[in-house]
Amino acid sequence: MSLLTVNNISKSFGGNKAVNGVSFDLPAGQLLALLGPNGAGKSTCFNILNGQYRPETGSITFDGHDISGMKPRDIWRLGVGRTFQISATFSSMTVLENVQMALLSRERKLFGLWKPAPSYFREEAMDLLEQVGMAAQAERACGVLAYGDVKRVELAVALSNKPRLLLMDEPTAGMAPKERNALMALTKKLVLEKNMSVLFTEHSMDVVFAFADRMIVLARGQLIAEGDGETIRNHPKVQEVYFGSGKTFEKEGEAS
Ligand SMILES: Nc1ncnc2c1ncn2[C@@H]1O[C@H](COP(=O)(O)OP(=O)(O)OP(=O)(O)O)[C@@H](O)[C@H]1O
Repeated sequence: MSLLTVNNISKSFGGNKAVNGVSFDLPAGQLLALLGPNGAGKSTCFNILNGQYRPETGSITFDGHDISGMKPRDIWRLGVGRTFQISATFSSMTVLENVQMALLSRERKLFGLWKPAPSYFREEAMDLLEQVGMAAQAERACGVLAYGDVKRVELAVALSNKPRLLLMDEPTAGMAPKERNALMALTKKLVLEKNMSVLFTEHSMDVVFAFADRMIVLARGQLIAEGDGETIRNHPKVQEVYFGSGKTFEKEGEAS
């Protein structure tokens, strides 16, 4: 059974149909890539899924709950996490404190602490940092970390809410190819270990073809293709949309 079922969702801005009748499923334990050229409707889709926008048509079912039009915080509480393109960590706090803050927020304990914040959820935070390979850097300030390591901390922060579904907005933007692959390999490992699902947008086709189980492609708000790498690569509508955009669907080394 699908963890997420998106059925015919739409959202317009003025007369512009940013998302227009989009439907797809995401089973547990899968990484699904959401692709499409600039302005295709990917961010709008994400913003509908996490409750920032209410869909004008259709419905979204997550883990048996109809979440269409629910508030972002309530959707997050049901187990939909999100990572952002721009770093969402506090740079003056340590790696460990960032994760502890996230755990405190989950438990709604940010106010009225009766003992100093650093003593809360230390073990659980260290466990999360272990899972993302950042335990050794727990006491360093986030502001001094390498970019790829900040992304790992963000992943630990997102995992603190025990998400069943993680929405990742261009997780590897700004990363060198080696760092990208390491982050996505880690994400894939966590998806399998935790039986989570990930929906991610990504501009690097190498990352998509290497790590996504399945892909969906949007163009001008509509879903034009879905399937595995081979299907997407050879899909005439996808080729048409990407033709001349400077982005290609060849495997690395195949581009002429
Ligand atoms: N808040 C907004 N107000 C008005 N128009 C918007 C708004 N957000 C998005 N749009 C429009 O909706 C369409 C889809 O935009 P969206 O940001 O969802 O695309 P995208 O696929 O995420 O693009 P990119 O890859 O460039 O981030 C575009 O035409 C965009 O200009």
